[in-house]
Amino acid sequence: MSTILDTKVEFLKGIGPQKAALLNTELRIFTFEDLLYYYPFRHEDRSKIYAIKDIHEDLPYIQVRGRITGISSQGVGPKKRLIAYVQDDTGILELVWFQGGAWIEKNILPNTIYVVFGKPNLYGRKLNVVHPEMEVYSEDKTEKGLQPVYNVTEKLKARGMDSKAISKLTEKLVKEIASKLPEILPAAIIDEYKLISRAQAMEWIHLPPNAASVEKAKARLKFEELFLIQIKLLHQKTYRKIHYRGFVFNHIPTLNVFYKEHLPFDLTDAQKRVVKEIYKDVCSGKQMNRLLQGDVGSGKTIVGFLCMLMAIDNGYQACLIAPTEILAAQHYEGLKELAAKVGLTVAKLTGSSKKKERDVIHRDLLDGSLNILIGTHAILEDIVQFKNLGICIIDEQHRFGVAQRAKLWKKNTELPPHVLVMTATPIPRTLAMTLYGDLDISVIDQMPAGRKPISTSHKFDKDRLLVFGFIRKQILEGRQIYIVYPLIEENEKLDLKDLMDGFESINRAFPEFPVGILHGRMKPADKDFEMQRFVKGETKIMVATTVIEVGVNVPNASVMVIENAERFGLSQLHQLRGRVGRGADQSYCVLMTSHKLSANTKTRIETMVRTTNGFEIADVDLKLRGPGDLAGTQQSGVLDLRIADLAQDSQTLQLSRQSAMDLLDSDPELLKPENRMLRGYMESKNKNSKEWSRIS
Ligand SMILES: Nc1ncnc2c1ncn2[C@@H]1O[C@H](COP(=O)(O)OP(=O)(O)OP(=O)(O)O)[C@@H](O)[C@H]1O
Repeated sequence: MSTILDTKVEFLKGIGPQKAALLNTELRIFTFEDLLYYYPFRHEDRSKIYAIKDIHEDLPYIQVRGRITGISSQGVGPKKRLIAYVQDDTGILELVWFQGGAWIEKNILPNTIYVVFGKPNLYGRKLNVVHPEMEVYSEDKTEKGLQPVYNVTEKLKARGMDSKAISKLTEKLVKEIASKLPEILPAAIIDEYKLISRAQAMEWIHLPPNAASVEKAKARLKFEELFLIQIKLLHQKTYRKIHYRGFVFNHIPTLNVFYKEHLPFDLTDAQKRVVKEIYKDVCSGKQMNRLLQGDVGSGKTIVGFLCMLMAIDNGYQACLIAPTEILAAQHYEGLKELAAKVGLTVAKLTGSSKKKERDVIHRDLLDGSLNILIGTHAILEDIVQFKNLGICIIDEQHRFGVAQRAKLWKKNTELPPHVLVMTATPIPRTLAMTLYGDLDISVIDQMPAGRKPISTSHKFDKDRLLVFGFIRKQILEGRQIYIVYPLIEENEKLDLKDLMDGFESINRAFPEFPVGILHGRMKPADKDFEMQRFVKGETKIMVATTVIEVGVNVPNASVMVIENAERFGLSQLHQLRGRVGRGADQSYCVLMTSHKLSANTKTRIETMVRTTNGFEIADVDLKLRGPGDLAGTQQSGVLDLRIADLAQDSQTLQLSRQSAMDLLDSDPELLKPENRMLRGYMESKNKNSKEWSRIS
């Protein structure tokens, strides 16, 4: 059933097809609903007039009333700019236009009183306002109150569709339809959380009478946004649980033998707990979709192996998909050894596997003689068919999209395999809830016994000799060293040169030790070769880029030097640091930076020095960068939030999740009369998904 909200935006008075096309392409606004949900990103208080003497650069925006005392054009060519001066009783303020100056010059009236609005900047030692909004002052005009400010693109601005124009459109729309907006949240929830109605919130976010109303509107709309996401994810999860059966692996003789006789160490309590959680899942008759989160080095691999045994013990095969060839190779080496102890077969399949090897793998997979396949995304190719894939373990969810997951499900005709996603990226709780609300989550929150926390220090480039001395001492004590350089795609060439220069200078500084090098541009076979030399201890120092970021496991490596540490994000620094401290020796991480550090960089470096707790680090990262930048979240789509902010609104997220859970507990299909509107809304938003379409 379509409603007034589905009306195409061009039918709003004042828009028409051309503007509508622009709104479509620039802001993805197609319907009345899209426009209504296109919220202002802030509100400006336009009732306040500042005295020019009180203005300083830290104010986000100012409004002054004064006379234009002079206009002049300065500079030539691209540096040409127009300067005007506005004066009130307390001082003079400079106004600047870089482009469009000619138009202003013609239209601005000297000696006239204007109301000027904009952001103050400090230029040299003088304050100015660049490209201010100008309006001739008139006494009969009432002062404006709070003004919504909308994000618009340069293209829209160039066509006259600036924030003000959008504001006029939303005002019209709100006046026309807000009162007709049906409520979608159940009344009990509105009461419990003291929310205002949807109609009221829409009116106040776009046309706020005062600051308090903006806050109320935001509270309601944030809650609604997060609540609807949670309802969707949780409903999906229950739907899957009810409708997707899974293999039952309740027979575990090999696992028991391995556990009693071959386990190389005692599992930590956290590992044991997680194995039990997974075992419960695979005995339940439902398909498992579980996320296994564990900080770097917490021992996820062995847990993954035990899960593979559960499948194999029941006559099924297992596979593990790693994000890179190096990691696939490493998992292969490690797991091959473990599997051999209980007589199981393991093969490795990556993009660089030879045709002959592939043919053998394809054959052995199909006839069931191969128990475990380890590899990269090459495993997903259609040609790779299993006899009966029971479980798939995915290392590092972040490089693994929804489409790939779907491919995996198609590997079986009978039932989908159980899926265990392992990630070392510490995802803050709030984010995990939003991103993975449809997965069950297990956490290994304990490090193996005997690990010493990595000691981290910050050094400036001038301390390099000192750092070199320390490296030498560590190597002489039998340890190995990583030296990591940033390699960021945009200026890959320059970075590569940095890395090569670094490699040379390390070779010069340490002529007595063999040094290896590893970077993403090398051929997989060369990478593998270099990595193996380091694993075997033949090279003492590994100069590398972030290709070693995830998963590389060389317990004898005890020092990690990170060059240009200011260029890495916090989570990335944490991942890198996790490459050391994997054995019983004391390990060290040295963050090298130049002298000048921004406030943000300082916080990152200080956080790294202060703590090794991945979750604490992830929280700081979330606050510093916002969720959009956290590894992998870009592709997820879940984070296309319009108004809520996961870094700031974690409490609202928790409340909304709890109330979504309670609601679905009491009415899983939202069929009670009081939840009908919500059900209707979910159906209309998920027209193509089976889960909401069974009941009309
Ligand atoms: N319970 C344990 N006791 C002692 N050592 C352990 C234990 N569990 C794992 N280890 C060892 O700790 C090291 C790290 O384990 P693993 O490689 O599984 O970590 P991880 O969680 O996969 O970390 P990353 O995400 O960084 O790869 C390995 O050398 C592994 O053998």
